[in-house]
Amino acid sequence: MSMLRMNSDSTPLTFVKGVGPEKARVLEAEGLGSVRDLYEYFPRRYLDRSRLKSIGSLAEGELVTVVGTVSRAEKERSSSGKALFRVWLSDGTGNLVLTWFRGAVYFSKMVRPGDLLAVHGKVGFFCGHAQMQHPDFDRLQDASAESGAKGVSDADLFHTGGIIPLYPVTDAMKKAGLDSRRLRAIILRAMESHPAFIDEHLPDSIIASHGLLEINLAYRQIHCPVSSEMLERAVHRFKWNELFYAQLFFALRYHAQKKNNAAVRFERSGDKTALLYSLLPFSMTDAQKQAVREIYRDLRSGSQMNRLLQGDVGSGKTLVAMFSMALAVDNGLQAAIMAPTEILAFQHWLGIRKYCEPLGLRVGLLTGSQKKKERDVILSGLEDGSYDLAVGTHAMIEERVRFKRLGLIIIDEQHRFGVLQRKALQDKSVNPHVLLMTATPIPRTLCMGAFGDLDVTLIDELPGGRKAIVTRLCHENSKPRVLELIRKEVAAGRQAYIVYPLVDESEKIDLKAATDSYLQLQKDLLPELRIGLVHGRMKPAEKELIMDRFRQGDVDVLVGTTVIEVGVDVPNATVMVIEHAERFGLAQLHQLRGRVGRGPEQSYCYLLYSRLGGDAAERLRAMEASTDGFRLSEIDARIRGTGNVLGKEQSGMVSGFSMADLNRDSEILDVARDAAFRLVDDDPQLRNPLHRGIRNYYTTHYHEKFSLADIG
Ligand SMILES: Nc1ncnc2c1ncn2[C@@H]1O[C@H](COP(=O)(O)OP(=O)(O)OP(=O)(O)O)[C@@H](O)[C@H]1O
Repeated sequence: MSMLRMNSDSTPLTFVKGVGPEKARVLEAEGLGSVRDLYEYFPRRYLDRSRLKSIGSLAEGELVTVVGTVSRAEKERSSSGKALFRVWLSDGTGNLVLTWFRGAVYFSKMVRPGDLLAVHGKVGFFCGHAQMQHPDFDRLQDASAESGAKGVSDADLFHTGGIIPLYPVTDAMKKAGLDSRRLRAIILRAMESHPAFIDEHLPDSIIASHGLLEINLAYRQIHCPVSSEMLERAVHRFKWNELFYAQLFFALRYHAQKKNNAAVRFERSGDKTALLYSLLPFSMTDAQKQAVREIYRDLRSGSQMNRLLQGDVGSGKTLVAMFSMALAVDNGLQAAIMAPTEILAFQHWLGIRKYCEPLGLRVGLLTGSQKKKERDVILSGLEDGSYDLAVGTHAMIEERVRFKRLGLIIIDEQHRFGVLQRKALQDKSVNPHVLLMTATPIPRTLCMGAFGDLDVTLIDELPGGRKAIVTRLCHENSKPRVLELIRKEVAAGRQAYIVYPLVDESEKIDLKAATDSYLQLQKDLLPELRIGLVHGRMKPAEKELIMDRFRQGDVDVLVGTTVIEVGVDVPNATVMVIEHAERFGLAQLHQLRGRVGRGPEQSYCYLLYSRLGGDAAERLRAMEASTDGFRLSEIDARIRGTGNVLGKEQSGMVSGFSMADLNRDSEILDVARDAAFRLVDDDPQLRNPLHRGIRNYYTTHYHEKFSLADIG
């Protein structure tokens, strides 16, 4: 839990009254070797005794804390024969019955008659008796303890009222008699003997304008809150700290990037962009136009673009990417777009060729599986400049791929590439402009937390004329009805996908499920339809062939694994059936569903499940209730945690927080980000003496990630 590592000297624990050498040794072994460590050992939670009630005064439905002694504790059996554990708690004003239906055996070992418990929960009444089920509880005094805990008086425990911190206690601490109460006493003494111990690092101006608690007061209120309001302010101060410094890191990087990375100005808007615009068979959405405007502004600015283009599935990001590439060519430069899979790269290549070849542009495809001869032609074309655009997979970052004058790189599904892969592509030229694209919407706060140094463009509008996809959750027994709908849609000239989960392409059992289903559909279930199968273990050429047949309309139903998840764009497909939908993550489900609803026809998504429980039910219901990718990714972040939603590599900054939570603290994030960027606008190298505290703090904590020297 230790959160803020301070850089001044540490005072050993033996300077704290009540900590002898033995306890000091145990604490040190647990990472609490100094007074500073104690300051930073934050409570796990709090017991709000300011709302403490006596048992005699309890009312139905209220959420309260009650302190009492265990008079009876018994394991019983319910009428259905299940073990349950019942405890009678008395405080002189009445009895409260506590019941545990789950974990009866575990709890029966923890609670004994004579224990003094503080319990927190919702009050119910049964046959006139006050009850609580599965209460939170803390043992304030153990029945087996010798007469009270040494060094802490009862007065300290029960009569002060207020909010009581509960500290995390390890087994070793417990063995040495260092329970939560004891720690509390030690920490309080440490704070009393070493007040104003931590140097305030934020200037008065920030403290005052943001109404923050001074740092020592914040520590004091975290450990010994005088009221819930003060505790809230202390928590707010520490959240503010975390978010402010993380955003300061981004602000410094952002400024350094703008200052140091001069890039070619794309000054000319020439024929290619104009022609592309005139060739479009539809009109662009306002959001697409705005995105193109923002990107063009960067490309003309003279400093390197570093922009993240976010949009929901099917929002038309590729078109925006194409306009960026056309501007590069108008300015005599080449552009490259890298995608994570061959299917996606191939599809981009088809799409980009469709619009860009009529403009006279030559578009080369580079993938790992292509034939050497074909590849050599493209390699030399990119090197001598006869090819204008390159589309490919990570095969594009290989050493022998060279460009004559690469001015813009676009990375699709950027989170599927590592930092080094992105950099390798970037290194093929001097400061090329960079456009990152993501098809999985990232909630706003998470985006700021993880990509705070990027400019972000949002396409928050789908092309007009699209109907909302009808999503239904069905038990797998209803599959015949779903197949009937597929029949009807195919009869009307449309196509369908049936997707099987495949977490890992090497899982043969899953693969078998997809293959078996394909055979069964072909032979028995939909014998009159043309069924295709695609999965990750096929050779790229085989995959391409079948995808191509589906695209051409020569296959009615494509059975596949998640290789069709991202980017596949066949607007004529109107049915997506996801088998074992409970096994997919929310982002993946949304991506899969996004393969339909891409044309003007009504589309359907059927989520088939075999068993629904826990998070899976929540995920699938969320899918049924919403088609908004941003909303779904917020729900996903809440269910799985922000780090999981961003992926390992991108969650570095976000996972460092111990107090702030990007799902909940968006207001603080906005304000702290604004303060950090304003500070760096005024004082880009933090040289103002008033910012010395911030500079020191930053250097101690963030130096390794981005040194102030890099700002130069
Ligand atoms: N303004 C528009 N009006 C109508 N159709 C459009 C428009 N913009 C793009 N499209 C079409 O919408 C489909 C989706 O576009 P695109 O593939 O660029 O989406 P995307 O944002 O990359 O989606 P995904 O992330 O799901 O692959 C394509 O068939 C494209 O031709």
